[in-house]
Amino acid sequence: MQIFATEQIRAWDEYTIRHEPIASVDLMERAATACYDWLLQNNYKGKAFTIFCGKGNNGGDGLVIARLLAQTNHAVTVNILEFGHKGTVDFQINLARLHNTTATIRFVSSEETVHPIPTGDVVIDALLGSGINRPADGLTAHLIQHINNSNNEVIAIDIPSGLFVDHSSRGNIVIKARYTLSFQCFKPAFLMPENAAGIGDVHLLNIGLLPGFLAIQDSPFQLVDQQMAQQLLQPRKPFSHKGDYGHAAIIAGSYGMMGAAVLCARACLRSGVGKLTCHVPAVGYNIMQTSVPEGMCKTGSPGENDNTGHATQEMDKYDTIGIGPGLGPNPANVSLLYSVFEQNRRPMVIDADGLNAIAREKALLNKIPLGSILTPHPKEFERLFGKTANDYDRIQLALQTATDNNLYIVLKGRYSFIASPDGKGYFNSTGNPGMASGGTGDVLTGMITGLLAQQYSPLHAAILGVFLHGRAGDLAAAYASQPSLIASDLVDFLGQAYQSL
Ligand SMILES: NC(=O)C1=CN([C@@H]2O[C@H](COP(=O)(O)OP(=O)(O)OC[C@H]3O[C@@H](n4cnc5c(N)ncnc54)[C@H](O)[C@@H]3O)[C@@H](O)[C@H]2O)[C@H](O)CC1
Ligand SMILES: [K+]
Repeated sequence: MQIFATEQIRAWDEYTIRHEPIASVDLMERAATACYDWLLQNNYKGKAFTIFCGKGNNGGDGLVIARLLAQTNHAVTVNILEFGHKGTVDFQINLARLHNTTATIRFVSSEETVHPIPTGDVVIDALLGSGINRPADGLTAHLIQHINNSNNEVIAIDIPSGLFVDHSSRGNIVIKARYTLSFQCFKPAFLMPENAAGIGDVHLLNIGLLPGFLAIQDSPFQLVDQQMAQQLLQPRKPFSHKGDYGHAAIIAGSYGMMGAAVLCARACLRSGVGKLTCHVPAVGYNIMQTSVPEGMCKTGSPGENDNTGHATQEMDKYDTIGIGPGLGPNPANVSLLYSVFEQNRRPMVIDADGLNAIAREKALLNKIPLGSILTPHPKEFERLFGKTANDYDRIQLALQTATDNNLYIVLKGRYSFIASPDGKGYFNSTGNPGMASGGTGDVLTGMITGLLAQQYSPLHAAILGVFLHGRAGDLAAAYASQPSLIASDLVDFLGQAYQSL
């Protein structure tokens, strides 16, 4: 599913108005009715509402919602932010219609005319939507502050007022919504952690924008959804054998962090790889052979760095390598990476302390095999590529870095972001906060390594890997709750995640 910027959404509106065809005021009616229906379906029937409207079409949505609520015997008070102009045509049409209902209508033209919000009223925020063209200030900012300071529950229409869709709103005053009811598709703003307090839980409402538009409008950002993941999944051939599914290696583990290697190895096997060899330090040999009997095991020669070394002979025989989980801050990791990069030029997966070694020895960056997949969390990303002022800039930096170095960057988070060297970006749609638990990153590294070894392209391995990883997390959370979710659950539910495709 495409993720559109404001102008593209506006173009989608226009396309629908022209080709359905439908009058813009009727499209507004359809959008606002979808919001009204959501309210009734989510236990807001019978509540009292205080609705704040600007004079653009976001405000128009608010007026339609007010009318539909008033016509079904709800107590409704509408506060219209008065700027002296009449407002958009569709706003005016709906203001006239609202006058024929029981709704109380007030115009707010100064801070003195702002009324307290009755306790228990549900607040509908329809002040500003996607048409915002400057940070909220003056009376608009005062009203937003007034709403945020109340203890009332706030439901934002389309976009929390004051929030920009396509770039950072850091430092601006923004509505803090419990729910955001938005139309048709995700907006970039909904995928940025910095906006979490403003957007609350986002519910996308289908308002019947014509799908034909999708065929003519490209977007730099896509949402990784069920449909995309299903299309990528390669079915297994009946007469196949383990050789058909690749031979992966993982280079992982250190004293006290062998669990990361075990999780990575189990996830790699569960992802469907044909064969796996685990390169671990001698201190972890028994642990690996006991915990992961399906994996072969190689250790560094005894005595080498006190048994903490990893074997690095014959690295070129593997279809792909995943390196990093549990390596620890060992200075020997730098020479380990140089050795591996020299021997195997196929795309590989680099995570955790593998990334931290590159952050320490930047010369390694241009030794990485082209097409490799880096899987940093935000802190690791910052160590590697520097601080950014906000989430939007971090996304752009990831895209630029991916392009400059011909790498794939999986920026892990609530909506993990995949930056591709061709400049396109993919936000994952699966997963939940229960996955914020030690070891889940090691599992992801194993999964992507396993998919890469099965000849998925680096992009498809990254996309399918993050989707299945999050899907396994959602299945695990449904079974054992988010707080109790642990990394091993992701491995255990990976099979069901595959079955869900
Ligand atoms: N397909 C859809 O998503 C549909 C969305 N709808 C709604 O339409 C709005 C967008 O309406 P628009 O008139 O373009 O702009 P807004 O109502 O968001 O903006 C109001 C108006 O306010 C002025 N303005 C901009 N920034 C500020 C500011 N910081 N302070 C004060 N005033 C400001 C500017 O002049 C704007 O024109 C969308 O969000 C949906 O709610 C349609 O209803 C149906 C289809
Ligand atoms: K709004």
